[in-house]
Amino acid sequence: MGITSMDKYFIYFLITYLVTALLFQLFTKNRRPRIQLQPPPSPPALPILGHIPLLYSSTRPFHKSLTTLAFRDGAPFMRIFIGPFSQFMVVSEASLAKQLVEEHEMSFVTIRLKNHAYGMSNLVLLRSILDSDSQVKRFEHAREREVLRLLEVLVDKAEQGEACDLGAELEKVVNNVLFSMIMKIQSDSYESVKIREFVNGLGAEIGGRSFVLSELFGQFLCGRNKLEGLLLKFDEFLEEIILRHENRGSVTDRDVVDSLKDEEQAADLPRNNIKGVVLETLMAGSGTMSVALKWTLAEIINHPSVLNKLREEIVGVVGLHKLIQDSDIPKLPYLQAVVKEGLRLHPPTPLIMRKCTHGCQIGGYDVIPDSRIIVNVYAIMQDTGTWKFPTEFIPERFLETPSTYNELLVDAKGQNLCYLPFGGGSSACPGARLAINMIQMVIGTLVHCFDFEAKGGINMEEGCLGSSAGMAKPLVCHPIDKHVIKPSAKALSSDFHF
Ligand code: HEM
Repeated sequence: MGITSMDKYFIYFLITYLVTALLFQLFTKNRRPRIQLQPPPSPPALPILGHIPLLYSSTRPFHKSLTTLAFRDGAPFMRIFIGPFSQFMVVSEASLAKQLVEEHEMSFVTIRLKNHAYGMSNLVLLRSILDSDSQVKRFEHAREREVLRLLEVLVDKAEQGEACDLGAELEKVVNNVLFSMIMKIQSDSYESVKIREFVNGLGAEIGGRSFVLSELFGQFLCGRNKLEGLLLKFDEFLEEIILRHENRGSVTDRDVVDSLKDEEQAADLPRNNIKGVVLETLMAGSGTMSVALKWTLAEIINHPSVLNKLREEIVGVVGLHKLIQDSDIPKLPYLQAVVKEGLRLHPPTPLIMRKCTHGCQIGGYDVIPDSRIIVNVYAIMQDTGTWKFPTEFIPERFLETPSTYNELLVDAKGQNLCYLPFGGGSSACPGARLAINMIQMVIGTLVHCFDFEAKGGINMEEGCLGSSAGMAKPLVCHPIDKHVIKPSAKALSSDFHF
């Protein structure tokens, strides 16, 4: 078989890459810094390849390989090398994360998704909008409607005795709620299909590739043209949505775009700022919530004792003649504990990325400007120093009194950085309140209304591409209706006007 021009191109690329890497290593090795700095230690690595053999795997997610390396070498703060040009400092201990996220907060910035098309989006503004009571209220109505739709699908499947791809249904619920809350797009409309395609496409381009390979080959692998094409289409779509908002005058049921438009007028915000915020919210909220819902439900199905205990609590408080309401949540501590434990064991964002802007010291080691830092959220929530049996799903750990865990946990936004599924400090997730509410209500309602049968249990294999932490296999099971009285989704939709 002859060598094609594509093969030749790749061979030239590889030779150039290796020669440059060798020269780079020789050059940087012989340069001594004028001031002797002390960087964090680095586990033994190979020349040129660095830690790739320890971190790259086609069967193991990147955050797990990083965790194994940190725990194996007892290195809560370490430097890793991915090839000759790329290095990160990795924090895997709560006390160090606290120094980084709180004490030296001003020395670091978040590394954002590749959202350069709109420049830096105004996240202070987004925070004030998402974390407001009116948004939670709006979210509640859209959430109720979509959860009722999901129940109708499951009742139907239960009556037919059919299996249900619960994972796909949960993704639909999350997306429909987000699209409605952000820009009032109706479920199953043409626009909702379009935007779902866009969010999935962008998610695959940005987050669906091997972290190690993306670092190594950057733009060669990242399909820059495809990314730009997607962003361009999204831009046209958003322009239409914003124009429609401008033309419809004042309304009572306001969405995130309405709030952003007000700010645009009051503070003379550039139009790109609105688009940037919308893009960031869609990308940050969509995958994370559905991943959290799927893992938590899968754990519950695989732990029938947890399911029974949870249902007992819900039936005791809510009964069998109505569904859970927001006001019931404070009376359901076990439900809260189950959701916390799901997020601890399967954090949807297992790695948080920061870049150092001003040199500082973390854990006695020097961090110089431009260093890239990974806070390994997954490792911190698996630390045996804090968590007993950290790999087990044990919601009860959050109910122990007096409990170290409860002290740790007062605020899920990471006030105490042993538990930080939503990050910490002033950069913590602005959607945390909405997300916790959504997960509690969906999980509570499903467990209240159904049993779930999955032959051989749910497969808990983790997908290993990118830096997210999704399930590798679909979450498929047979729902069995427990005949709790459910209102119809249509009845709720009729008093909800777009
Ligand atoms: C279970 C669901 C979710 C999880 C686990 C999660 C987790 C996170 C984490 C770890 C961060 C980074 C925090 C940091 O850098 O310290 C983040 C940022 C962010 N999240 Fe979430 N999130 C979730 C849901 C949502 C939702 C529903 C929304 C919006 C409706 C949202 C919007 C955002 C935005 C806009 C940022 C960027 C904030 C910034 O860079 O300042 N998230 N999220």
